[in-house]
Amino acid sequence: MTAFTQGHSDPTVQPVPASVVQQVDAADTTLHNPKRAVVALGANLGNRLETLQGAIDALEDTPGVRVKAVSPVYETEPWGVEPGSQPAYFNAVVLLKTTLPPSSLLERAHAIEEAFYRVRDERWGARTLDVDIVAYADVVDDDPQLTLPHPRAHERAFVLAPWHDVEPHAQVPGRGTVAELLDLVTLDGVAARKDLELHLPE
Ligand SMILES: Nc1ncnc2c1ncn2[C@@H]1O[C@H](COP(=O)(O)OP(=O)(O)OP(=O)(O)O)[C@@H](O)[C@H]1O
Ligand SMILES: Nc1nc2c(c(=O)[nH]1)N=C(CO)CN2
Repeated sequence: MTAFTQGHSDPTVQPVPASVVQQVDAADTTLHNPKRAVVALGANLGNRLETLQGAIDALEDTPGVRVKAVSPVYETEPWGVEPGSQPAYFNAVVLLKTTLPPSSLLERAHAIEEAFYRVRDERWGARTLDVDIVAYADVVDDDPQLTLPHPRAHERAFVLAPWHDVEPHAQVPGRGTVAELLDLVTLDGVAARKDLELHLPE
């Protein structure tokens, strides 16, 4: 046996804090057990369709992320702002499988927004691209940095309608089924663009 493997007598070996062991274990579990995540995409500046497809391809290019389904495209009146004050949005929802933890998925979402020249000035301002994490597995968390499920998804027809198309029996954790929630919101100003299509990355 060498001096190194004598273990306990080696003064350079420090005990690993329990919190670090927990984090490593959690990361290891996620790595072997991909989670499902639901991501909403929106764009109301620039070439909206190209940008949404670019975002889908960028999600797929992310290590630890696989795009499993892409919804139809909806053209939607801007929600939460003065009518007529912004161009109409294109919205879509994608279903992912991911080994990334929620915080890393959000970082990646922000990086993709930036790659498409998203400018953050006013709340609910017009944007080239918005990438929101609508749900991550069954996680319910009120952290303002990353609230899960997304705090306004359950009242947004522009999220619920495309989500329902790709996952008709989905649940919004803590809120009910997407189908029930969709019945409670108006579909005025939310139109499927059947002439347009987003596709799964090749
Ligand atoms: N589920 C979530 N998905 C994305 N961002 C979230 C989420 N929960 C909290 N946030 C936080 O919200 C902040 C603002 O996000 P963003 O600029 O995309 O808001 P918005 O799209 O203008 O409005 P909304 O949040 O109503 O969709 C982000 O920096 C992020 O930290
Ligand atoms: N129709 C529509 N309205 C919005 C959207 C959006 O994606 N579509 N996103 C917003 C901020 O996330 C605010 N308002």
